[in-house]
Amino acid sequence: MAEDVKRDPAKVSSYFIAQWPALAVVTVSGIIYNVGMAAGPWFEGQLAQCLVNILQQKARPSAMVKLSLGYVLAIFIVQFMRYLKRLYVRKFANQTILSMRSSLYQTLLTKTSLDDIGTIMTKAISDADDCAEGMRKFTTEIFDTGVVMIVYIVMLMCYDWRLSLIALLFPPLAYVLAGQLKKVVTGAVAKAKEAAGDLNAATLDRAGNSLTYRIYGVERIRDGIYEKFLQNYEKRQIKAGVLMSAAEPIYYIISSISVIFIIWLGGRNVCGLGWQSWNIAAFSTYLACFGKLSVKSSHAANLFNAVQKAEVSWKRIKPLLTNDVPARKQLAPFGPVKVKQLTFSWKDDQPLLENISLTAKPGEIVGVTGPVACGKSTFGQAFLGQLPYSGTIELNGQDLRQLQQAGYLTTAYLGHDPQLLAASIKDNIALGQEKAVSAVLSDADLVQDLEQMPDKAATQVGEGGTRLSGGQAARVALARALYHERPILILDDPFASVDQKTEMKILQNLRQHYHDRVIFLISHRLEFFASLDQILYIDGKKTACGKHADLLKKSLGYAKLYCRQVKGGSSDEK
Ligand SMILES: Nc1ncnc2c1ncn2[C@@H]1O[C@H](COP(=O)(O)OP(=O)(O)OP(=O)(O)O)[C@@H](O)[C@H]1O
Repeated sequence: MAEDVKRDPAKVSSYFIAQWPALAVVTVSGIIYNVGMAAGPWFEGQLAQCLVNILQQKARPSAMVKLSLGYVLAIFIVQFMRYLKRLYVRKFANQTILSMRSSLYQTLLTKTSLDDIGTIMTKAISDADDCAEGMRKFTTEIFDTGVVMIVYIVMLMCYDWRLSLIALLFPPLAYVLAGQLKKVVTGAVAKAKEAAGDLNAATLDRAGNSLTYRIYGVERIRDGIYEKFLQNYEKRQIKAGVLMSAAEPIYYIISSISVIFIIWLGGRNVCGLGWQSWNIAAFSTYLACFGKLSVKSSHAANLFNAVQKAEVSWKRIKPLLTNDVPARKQLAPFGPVKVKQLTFSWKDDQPLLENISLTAKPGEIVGVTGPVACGKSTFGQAFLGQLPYSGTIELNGQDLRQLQQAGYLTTAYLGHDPQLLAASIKDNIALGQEKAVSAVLSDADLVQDLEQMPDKAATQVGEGGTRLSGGQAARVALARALYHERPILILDDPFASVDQKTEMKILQNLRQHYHDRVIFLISHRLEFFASLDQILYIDGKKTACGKHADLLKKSLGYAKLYCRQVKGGSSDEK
């Protein structure tokens, strides 16, 4: 299971070590099966000889019956071992897929920005499946090809070592060819994988944004783009498929050239003119054994292809396979937040956030505002540990990013998108935790709304919250942010879809019930900003921070914004 691969999920060997009991069964059944495979040609030779003896009246038909029963029994044991081996190899592959997926899931959830998580996850899951498939084929072929080939070679050598040396020249030639084809196949597989990833992303886009495309009547244009991805995918898959499937027959033909020598030199052995003296049984056994060896050597190409394909996938997912996802820890007690010289830019040229500094104690509500696209949301995201900002943010005197990397839960966040799950209102808030949700339902002013719903807090919200109004969805997301106790609470435009009365009620609730948290309230609406503890006005170099009254005096930008909205006045009304 996922826990089994605690060693290092970025090492292929860790998956084999974690699954050693299953691999032990594979080894034992694999050896019995493959050694037993030599019994088939042996029995076939003996049966042919027995038939000759019966026809020459040197043996009785009962000898044939005994031999046949022995043959059936040997085949039964061999096939049962084959079944055991396959079952446990499949178990090994399934557990490996589970472990890889679990590791990927953890990494993607904790280290990737939510914007691209769907696309990365889709590609990574298909890569994990290919890796596990490669490992399964490798494990299968080690026995089905490696061990059985050794058994057959030893057997051939025992019958006629000189003839065997000539006959065995050709399978290695097939391997040399495999080496030559290696680069071509790898390149084709890599391109096919790339095309598959692009097509997956395009499919997600087509499905996720279908409503938008329909509304704006651009389905045809989007279909055209999608068709191009599809054609590219088909072309690349066919090319990779042709190269991969051409490999096996080529190896088979080359390694079968030896049959000419076996018929010629083996025939001389039967006639008493060769290096060994053979009877019909020896000739039949030798030929059957070599035929099986040729088939096996062609499977070496299968092994090679599976490993090549898995290698491409492995290189892509290796950086995402890690165990260093820290255990989640609560911080206690909650302390002040100190922002020092916070500077950040999405592009390299002009910083969006410039030298922002402020200190806020638990229980304070800091209003964050500024002109359109000044960086208010970006400022909020800085507290999530995803932005490479310069300067520092301290919580309780410790660096916020370091605390987050150590696994401390520091920030609750309500962004523009409520990100509701297709679950009940209660589950959307508690996310599986036990504590009652009644207090936060009341604080987010949802009680009256719930009374109108037949199932109250157990009401299902639908995919992405589609069964709720915009205001209800925002308040359920607000309740979730309040429910999970974190020292920092970022509320990005939480009142965009509620009326002023509701906004005031919620603000009062925040004031009364959340004394232990520092709340950053990002908003365009400034009606209640005068009642907040301090204001951060973001506007590039004109960024300013302070108490509302002081800021009205020292920041012309804030004064203009505030007066225009609240007093309906002009910029001169400072
Ligand atoms: N992920 C991103 N990558 C690149 N640029 C971004 C990204 N997110 C935001 N921006 C840019 O940063 C600027 C500020 O965006 P942000 O959303 O922080 O502003 P805002 O003040 O919250 O906007 P609004 O007034 O619309 O609420 C914008 O010009 C935006 O295009």
